[in-house]
Amino acid sequence: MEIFKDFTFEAAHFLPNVPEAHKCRRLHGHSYRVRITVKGPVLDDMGWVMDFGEIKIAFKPILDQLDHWYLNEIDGLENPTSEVLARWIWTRLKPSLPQLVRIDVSETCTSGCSFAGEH
Ligand SMILES: Nc1nc2c(c(=O)[nH]1)N=C([C@H](O)[C@H](O)COP(=O)(O)OP(=O)(O)OP(=O)(O)O)CN2
Ligand SMILES: [Zn+2]
Repeated sequence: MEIFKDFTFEAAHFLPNVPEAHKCRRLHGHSYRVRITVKGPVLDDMGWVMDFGEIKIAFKPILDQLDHWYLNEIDGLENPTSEVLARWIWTRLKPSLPQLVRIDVSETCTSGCSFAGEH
């Protein structure tokens, strides 16, 4: 079974590789939403796959690197598209959360991406 936990953070960014006239070339901010999904058997004794709190603990140090920061200044996020950000989070979270199967990143209410670890 899959379970998920949602997080939000605020951050500024711009996209350096789009044409000069593109609106995302200008510095702007988003209230990002990140959904972390893990998969595993429902443990008989606990009745859950994993404590949601474990996901929170695993993601906290990564979230702290993103919340209220200027994403373009972070190593690996020089071109901080949703896609690049989802892969960046995956790389850092997977070692401490092996049951991770998907990361969804939303920049706006209508735009986002879903990354399941493929390259
Ligand atoms: N594939 C991607 N396309 C775009 C990304 C991205 O990360 N991956 N990012 C942006 C910008 O960051 C932009 O801030 C968000 O894009 P957009 O959905 O166009 O934002 P709007 O709020 O203006 O959307 P509307 O629904 O059209 O109002 C651009 N593209
Ligand atoms: Zn943006």
